[in-house]
Amino acid sequence: MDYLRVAGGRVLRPDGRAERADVAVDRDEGTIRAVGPPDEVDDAVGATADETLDASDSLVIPGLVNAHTHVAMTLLRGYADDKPLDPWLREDIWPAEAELTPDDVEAGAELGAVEMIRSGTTAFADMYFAMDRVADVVDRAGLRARLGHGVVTVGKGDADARADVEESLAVARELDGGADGRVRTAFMPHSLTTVGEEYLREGVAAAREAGVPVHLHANETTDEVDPIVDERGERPIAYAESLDALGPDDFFAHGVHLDEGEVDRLAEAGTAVVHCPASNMKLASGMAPVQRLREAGVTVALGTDGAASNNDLDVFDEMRDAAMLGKLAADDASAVPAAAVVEMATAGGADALNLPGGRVEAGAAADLAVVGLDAPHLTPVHDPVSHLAYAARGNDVRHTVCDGEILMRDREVLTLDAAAIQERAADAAADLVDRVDAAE
Ligand SMILES: CSC[C@H]1O[C@@H](n2cnc3c(O)ncnc32)[C@H](O)[C@@H]1O
Ligand SMILES: [Zn+2]
Repeated sequence: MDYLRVAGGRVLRPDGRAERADVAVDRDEGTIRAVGPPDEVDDAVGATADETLDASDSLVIPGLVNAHTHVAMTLLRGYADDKPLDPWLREDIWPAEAELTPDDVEAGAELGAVEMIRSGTTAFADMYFAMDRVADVVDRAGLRARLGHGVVTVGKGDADARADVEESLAVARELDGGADGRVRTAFMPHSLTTVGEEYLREGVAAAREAGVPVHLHANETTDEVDPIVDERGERPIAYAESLDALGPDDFFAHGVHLDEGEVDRLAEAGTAVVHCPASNMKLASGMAPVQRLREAGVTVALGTDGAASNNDLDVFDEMRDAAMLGKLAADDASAVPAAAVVEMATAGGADALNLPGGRVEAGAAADLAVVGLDAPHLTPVHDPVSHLAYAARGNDVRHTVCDGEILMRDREVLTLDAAAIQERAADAAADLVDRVDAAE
């Protein structure tokens, strides 16, 4: 086997302990072969390493999972700030997205991929347009992703609405298994209010037939929940259930305005919630009941949402925001502790997306981030898990590995040309804004 050894550091184990250990990676299989004391790992593998990644003064953690984003929205970072969701989308974001080309989506996705690799993210879920281009970027970057074309039918005639649903289903069927199996897919209606009932019903039925999960924005704002309650006399999660969209492989973004009954239904159904604390704060959408969701047994993951509402794709920021906001929401400083947000950003994310990874253990996918712990803002190290949640930042990541491949070594991205991508994305964003201005 082609053996990569991640050596000399501490390793975050699935039970939350950080122990001195090396990690033996089988690069042919893309899996972790063994985790153990440095003097025992070679014996466990029966070989000496072909290549070593230095993890001294560092913590080896599962690659982080960004479980809800719109990665190409990096082109709209800082384009429109300081508004609530609905006017932000209608006045600024959707008019700009109307001018987006597939080349723009590719440029924005490449920029997002560089940003994610640099901050230790190895897997993400993406809802957007031109998803064949996003899948191609995932392939070249060496990342893992669950991708879907986002459907919006409000404001469209029946033919266009059906075509949008069909496109999402076609993307889900055709891109699944790409990038040597690192690309998986989902049917992705934008939300329960921006897609009409008949389209949701037909699309979900077809997704069930194709065996792909459903991902949508749910219970994000009161402006979205109230019309569903007023018009249907039922809460959004009950509506989703009536559409057969509440399955164990499905995952909903936001879940801010959930009542007790909805939390219990999510737990019973096994549907995961992707908590997006930065986006929820920036758009003033509200505070998700994260502690309650976890206590009820719901799988909770973390997502940045798009870079226009965050404004970065750094899951370390999300961990810190989730811990801080979780305490405020529960009015309890012990709520959503460090270990919980680390779990949400790793195993919780992998479980929500039903993708490999999320745990550093023998047999698991070799998706890893090596976080340097020797910076002044991380000194002293009383508790490395506390540092992951509260003090570390994306640029503390030294190396990133996905599916056994080194994507970043010593802070240099190896799979993509980061400088060229940054320049291309800046040019694409400037041209996009010129086109938007001209269209107004
Ligand atoms: C139809 S593709 C996805 C669609 O979602 C928009 N979007 C970005 N952030 C959010 C959010 O927080 N809630 C709802 N929709 C969001 C994005 O701009 C695309 O149009
Ligand atoms: Zn979103």
